[in-house]
Amino acid sequence: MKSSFVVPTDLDPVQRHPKAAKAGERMRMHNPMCFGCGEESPNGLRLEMFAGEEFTVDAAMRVQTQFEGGPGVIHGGVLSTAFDDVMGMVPLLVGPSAVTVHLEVDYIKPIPVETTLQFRASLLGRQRRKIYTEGIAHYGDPTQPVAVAHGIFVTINAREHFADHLENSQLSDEYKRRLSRP
Ligand SMILES: CCCCCCCC/C=C\CCCCCCCC(=O)SCCNC(=O)CCNC(=O)[C@H](O)C(C)(C)COP(=O)(O)OP(=O)(O)OC[C@H]1O[C@@H](n2cnc3c(N)ncnc32)[C@H](O)[C@@H]1OP(=O)(O)O
Repeated sequence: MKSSFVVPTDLDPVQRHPKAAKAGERMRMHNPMCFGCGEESPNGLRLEMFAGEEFTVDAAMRVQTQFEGGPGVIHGGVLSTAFDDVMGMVPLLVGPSAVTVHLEVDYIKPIPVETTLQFRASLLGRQRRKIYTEGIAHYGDPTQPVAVAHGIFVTINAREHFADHLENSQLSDEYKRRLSRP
């Protein structure tokens, strides 16, 4: 399927989920082995996510030297991974887990390694299972972004969606234990 990013005009109303993290609170990891935000991922990006006001998520990422793409600057694919993960937390403010179906990134300025990049992801709207998000990367002033991303996430039943793949997880035993609970 080839799609482009167009936020529909006939959006559904959204409310913050009663169990969602409050503004300023750290958001729970969806998976400790996640390459983007997992604390147990051995070579991951180690993004730290915080819920913001309304439907926003803030995150910070140290641009490690191993993230280099062009000489001295971040690899574009690493940056898109970070956007994917930060924007992927926005659905959790609204309700169920969701996975990426569409992601696009505009790269505005080169981003040197050994800097700390800030991210802010925002909800643009929801229509049925589709959640439209925007992400910006900046050095502290969100009005001066160095990259901007747009993503569509589709809500899933996480148990069903991942059922056939849990065996491959580095935490497969833990997930099998969880699945065996009623
Ligand atoms: C004890 C076990 C529990 C485990 C607990 C774990 C908790 C973890 C929780 C959460 C994890 C979050 C992880 C975040 C990490 C960062 C995010 C990623 O990197 S995710 C990885 C990359 N993404 C994928 O692998 C998706 C692959 N795609 C799919 O699997 C399917 O496409 C799926 C399930 C998303 C949708 O398939 P359908 O058959 O259910 O539904 P259909 O009807 O095709 O789509 C639903 C709606 O979405 C639109 N849609 C689908 N694809 C689209 C696209 N590319 N662009 C625009 N719209 C699209 C469709 O047009 C439809 O819209 P209309 O409701 O009819 O209006």
